[in-house]
Amino acid sequence: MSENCTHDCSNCGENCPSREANPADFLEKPNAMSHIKKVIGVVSGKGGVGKSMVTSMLAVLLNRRGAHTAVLDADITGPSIPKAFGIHQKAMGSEFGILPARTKTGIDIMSVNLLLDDETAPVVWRGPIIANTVKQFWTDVIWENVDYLFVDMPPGTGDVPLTVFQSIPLDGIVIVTSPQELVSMIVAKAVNMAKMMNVPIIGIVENMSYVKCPDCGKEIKVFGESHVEQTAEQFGLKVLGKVPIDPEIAKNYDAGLAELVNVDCLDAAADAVEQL
Ligand SMILES: Nc1ncnc2c1ncn2[C@@H]1O[C@H](COP(=O)(O)OP(=O)(O)OP(=O)(O)O)[C@@H](O)[C@H]1O
Repeated sequence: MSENCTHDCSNCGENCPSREANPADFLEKPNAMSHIKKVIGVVSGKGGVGKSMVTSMLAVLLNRRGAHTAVLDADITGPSIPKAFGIHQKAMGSEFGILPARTKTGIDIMSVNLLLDDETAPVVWRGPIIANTVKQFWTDVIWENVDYLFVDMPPGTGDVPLTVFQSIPLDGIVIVTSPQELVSMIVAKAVNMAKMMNVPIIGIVENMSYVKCPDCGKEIKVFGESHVEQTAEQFGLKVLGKVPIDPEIAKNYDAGLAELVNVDCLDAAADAVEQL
């Protein structure tokens, strides 16, 4: 226990016995009108590795397979999910709770950008306020008949992601890395956090693994050889997929057309989520 313990674990990253005893104590109840079958967190050790892209594509892939999917954008300071789906309208509310926005193919979305007057305004809030906003996306939003709710977690393994881990009952997490990351260390942090919270790890997705030469089809390892297999083995995890750097992904995703992106390379990751 920290010398400065305030007995409020929701704002503390220390791994002390009182936290380990009851990780479930901090779980929040969803809105009374929500029905969610599985909740999957998507985490990364640092920003910019494509966590939001992988989150969106898993929701798209399972939606294409006939499931009702949803995305809770818990990346409050870097909310990119609405833009990926071309959503610019504001969230609506009723006396029973907040209604998520729905994409063209029927994926439900909640993000801080659906609440801000100006979606380009920076979110310069302190950690506890950010964490409370994420909690409200769980407690106040009506997630109606959702088969898979994907939570685009805040990047890193600090205070805010920890609170999200504690408040939302995740059925499993997918870890997203890129080859240039210090994969082993980053994965170790995510694995330890998941263990602390008793959340199963579904596996690892490596994004930006290689570029395919458009002329000869050769795979060029821009960031050097991948070490994701060794890292996965070290922690007893599965590699769920390797996503290439693909200008088509960037073009469609950044233009709000995530639902048109072709990512067969994530099929095994979608299978693993279905088998949860
Ligand atoms: N495999 C890929 N090929 C091409 N572009 C990609 C790929 N993956 C991600 N990108 C692009 O990289 C940018 C960052 O992706 P994304 O927003 O998913 O990262 P992130 O890890 O969620 O970042 P942050 O943590 O800052 O929110 C986006 O513009 C996206 O289109």
